[in-house]
Amino acid sequence: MSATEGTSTLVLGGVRSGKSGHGESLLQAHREVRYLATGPTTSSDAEWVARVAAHRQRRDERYTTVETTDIAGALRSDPHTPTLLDDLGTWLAAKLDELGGWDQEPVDLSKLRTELCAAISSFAGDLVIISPEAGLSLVPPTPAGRRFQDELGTLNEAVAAACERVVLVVAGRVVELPAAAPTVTTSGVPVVVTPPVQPATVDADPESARPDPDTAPHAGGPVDPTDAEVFPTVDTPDLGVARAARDRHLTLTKPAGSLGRMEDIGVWLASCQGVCPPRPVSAPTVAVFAGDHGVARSGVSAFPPEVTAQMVANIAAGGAAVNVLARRSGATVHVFDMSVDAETAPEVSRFKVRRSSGDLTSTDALTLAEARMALAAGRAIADELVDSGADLLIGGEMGIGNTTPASVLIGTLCRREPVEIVGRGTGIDDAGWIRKTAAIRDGMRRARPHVHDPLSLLASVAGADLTALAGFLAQAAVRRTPVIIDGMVVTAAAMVAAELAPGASRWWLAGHRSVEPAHAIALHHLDLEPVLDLSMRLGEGSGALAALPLVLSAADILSTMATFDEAGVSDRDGDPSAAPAGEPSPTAVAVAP
Ligand SMILES: Cc1cc2ncn([C@H]3O[C@H](COP(=O)(O)O)[C@@H](O)[C@H]3O)c2cc1C
Ligand SMILES: O=C(O)c1cccnc1
Repeated sequence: MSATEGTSTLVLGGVRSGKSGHGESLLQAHREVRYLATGPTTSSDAEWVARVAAHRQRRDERYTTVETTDIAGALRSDPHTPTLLDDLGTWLAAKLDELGGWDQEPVDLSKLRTELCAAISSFAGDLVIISPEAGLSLVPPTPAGRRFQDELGTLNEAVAAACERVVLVVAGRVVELPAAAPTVTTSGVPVVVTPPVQPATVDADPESARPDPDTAPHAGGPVDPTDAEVFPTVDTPDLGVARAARDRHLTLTKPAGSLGRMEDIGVWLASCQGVCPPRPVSAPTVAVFAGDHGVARSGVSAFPPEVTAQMVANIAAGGAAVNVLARRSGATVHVFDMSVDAETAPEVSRFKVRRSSGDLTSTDALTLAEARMALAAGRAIADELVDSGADLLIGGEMGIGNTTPASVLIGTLCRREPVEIVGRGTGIDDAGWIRKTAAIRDGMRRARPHVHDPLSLLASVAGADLTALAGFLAQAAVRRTPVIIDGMVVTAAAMVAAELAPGASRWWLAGHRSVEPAHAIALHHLDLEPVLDLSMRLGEGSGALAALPLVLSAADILSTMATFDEAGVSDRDGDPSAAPAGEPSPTAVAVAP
């Protein structure tokens, strides 16, 4: 695992699988790429020379070719320039040539492997290593062939352990290979296993109940960070209950559809709970995800980055807008420092991934390992809150500069231009607007290659706070728990959550539409209709909390309002026992009518 901000990827594949093309696509966003050519370029084999020429032709002028078999030395001498190493098979063949390793006497390549893996681990930039997956073919009929296949298998396993990502390319299709659990590989190279997120209490509020970490039940058990991006199938809210709730609305003492969207919200809540009439919401709970962003140092916000830590303390002390609005509806607020660029109180930093995410304009916001940790943390937080009784969740955020990564995510996933999505955030002036638009453009250029890979997308541009939010929102749906979505920052994370866990958006209600232009675009993309439009632009969860009283009321209407029958009120046709005819409101919330 790389200790710095670049990503190391091992791309495995058979002959003509598309592995080199895929490897090149991973480095597409870089202006300059070093190509470590490990195979002979001059040969008496004309077909081989033609192959090498074809590979070179495909690589454009961004590539500088370095021909070497000392790849560990090359990686050490320049550990920053994005590098493509193509491929390990030819390197291994060259080494076996050099050491006489084709002969009967086996040679020990373990030192070479260890040296190579150490160079990979300390490489700071993006690194893509191509290697043949020879183990899927027949056992070769010659001793030399068998030796090569065995050595290559051992080498691939060792290099895979040193890389953050491993993919297998088959027929041009890319399969992400999850990290292995063992601590030592057969090659003797230790695998770094990310420590699992410790189950612990989530509460910033000392008054509320703390679950026992040993006994708290988790659906499917604690989330393993090594495959945090893998979600089980998300169920659909109960459509039978949705139908029953619509029918019940028709029996209540009001003209059909007269409570408008509030009727739909009640239907949605009942279908999420799986019961009609719905239970009153008894423990609405807000989780505010906080983090700093390297890009905030480039003047994209009206406020300085130190405000993030100060506001985290303010939220923990109960003094922010989110706390005031939550108290009005009886909601509990928890704040989590995922990546604040300061030391924060231990009770808020339990899930912290790092101090500040990287500057998305020039580097990955997170390594893939960090992105997995943040996703796992968001999922663990959702699990813990649900297990301790939360029956409605709200995701909020706090982080100076975070409308910039959120805009990058929305622009990339909705394929919009930066000028269409850029907003004023905390209130930047025109010069700030120009800087922010340029930052979004640069971020989108870096994000574009990852548009079909949610985990890489989060790592490249989102940061730990938005990544944890994505995990939280997706896991809430896995846990069949309704969520009110907040403003454009939370909705940006929700878009990625919907990619990770298809169907999750049926468990979400959009609380409001923020004035940020990207928000309407993201809500449209998710097919969510906001409940309120109050020209708000705060974040923290405030827009969702503004809508919460309506959700609580919608549940009460369905559960406590008298029917025509009970109240002895005549229906439209003057019959006190028959339900009035009428169409429910056409503005469905999240459950298909
Ligand atoms: C005092 C204060 C409280 C906030 N609460 C939420 N935000 C909101 O504004 C920030 C995003 O806007 P930008 O990208 O322009 O920095 C985030 O912290 C967001 O939560 C706040 C911002 C400030 C200054
Ligand atoms: O809509 C939002 O989420 C938002 C808008 C401005 C600042 N922070 C958040």
